[in-house]
Amino acid sequence: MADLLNVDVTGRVAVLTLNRPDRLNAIGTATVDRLDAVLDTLHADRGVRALVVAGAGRGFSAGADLDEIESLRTAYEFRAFVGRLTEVFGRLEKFAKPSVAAVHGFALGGGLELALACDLRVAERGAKLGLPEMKLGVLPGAGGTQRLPRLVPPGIAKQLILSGEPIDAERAHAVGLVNELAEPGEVLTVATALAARLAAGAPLALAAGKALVDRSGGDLDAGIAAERETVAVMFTAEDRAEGLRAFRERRPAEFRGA
Ligand SMILES: CCCCCCCCCCCCC/C=C/C(=O)SCCNC(=O)CCNC(=O)[C@H](O)C(C)(C)COP(=O)(O)OP(=O)(O)OC[C@H]1O[C@@H](n2cnc3c(N)ncnc32)[C@H](O)[C@@H]1OP(=O)(O)O
Repeated sequence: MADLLNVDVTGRVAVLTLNRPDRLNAIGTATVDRLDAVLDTLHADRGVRALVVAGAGRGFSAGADLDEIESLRTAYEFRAFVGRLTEVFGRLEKFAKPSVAAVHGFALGGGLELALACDLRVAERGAKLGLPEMKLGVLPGAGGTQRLPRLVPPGIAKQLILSGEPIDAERAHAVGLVNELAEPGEVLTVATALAARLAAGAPLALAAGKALVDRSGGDLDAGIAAERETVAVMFTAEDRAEGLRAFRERRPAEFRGA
């Protein structure tokens, strides 16, 4: 069976490509199991500093695998299915290395929820992003109702979830769902270049920065305290000294994650 998720490492960036183009990269248990295993490998690979998640064929992903869902017989089985998607998407979101989703064609349902679990999103002009679960009589079940309103105004999130209708990449960019737009055929180039810029950062600072921003919806004083204590400890990091040295020597810093 062709690999459900191809991995290609170029420099400090690992490009993960959903590889079920015949099923429009529908995401089922086997795909998220593969993603989980790939994250184990990439976690251990100190040379990889950032990830890109992309899709082969006509689009990024048409969502959760409706064939697998139709094979489920009980609510408990369905809960396990949704729970596994949510578990692995959550692992990607909390992964120490930043991730960029490269969306072309469409990112729908669980496909958009996968892109929402990435730190940043690049989308090709004309791509469709949406949560059509309402049209199937259900709701997004892999984090969409919680992650989308953290990125876009709640009214926009409600419109996507309650109407089930997609928006195009240009609108998604205007409301903050997409970080950068790419011309048709260019999304992988733009997403990989963005990931490479992130990969130049200090690994400890990248991981801590992700975690601090992800908790920013909580209590302000507690968040500022967490930021202060994190930055204080980072003072002892070798990368902090390297950053200043590189500035003085007018050269790019070479951060080692120490
Ligand atoms: C049994 C259903 C119960 C409903 C429960 C579902 C919700 C579960 C909620 C919790 C699950 C976790 C959260 C995520 C949920 C989801 O993602 S649900 C799925 C959401 N996605 C969609 O609704 C999009 C479905 N696809 C489309 O709308 C269209 O395919 C398209 C993307 C607009 C492209 O259209 P077109 O160009 O006309 O191509 P098609 O002919 O439709 O598709 C080509 C083949 O690909 C198959 N396919 C498409 N999407 C999926 C999919 N999500 N899963 C499996 N297979 C898919 C499609 O059947 C075609 O196959 P063939 O007919 O064999 O050629």
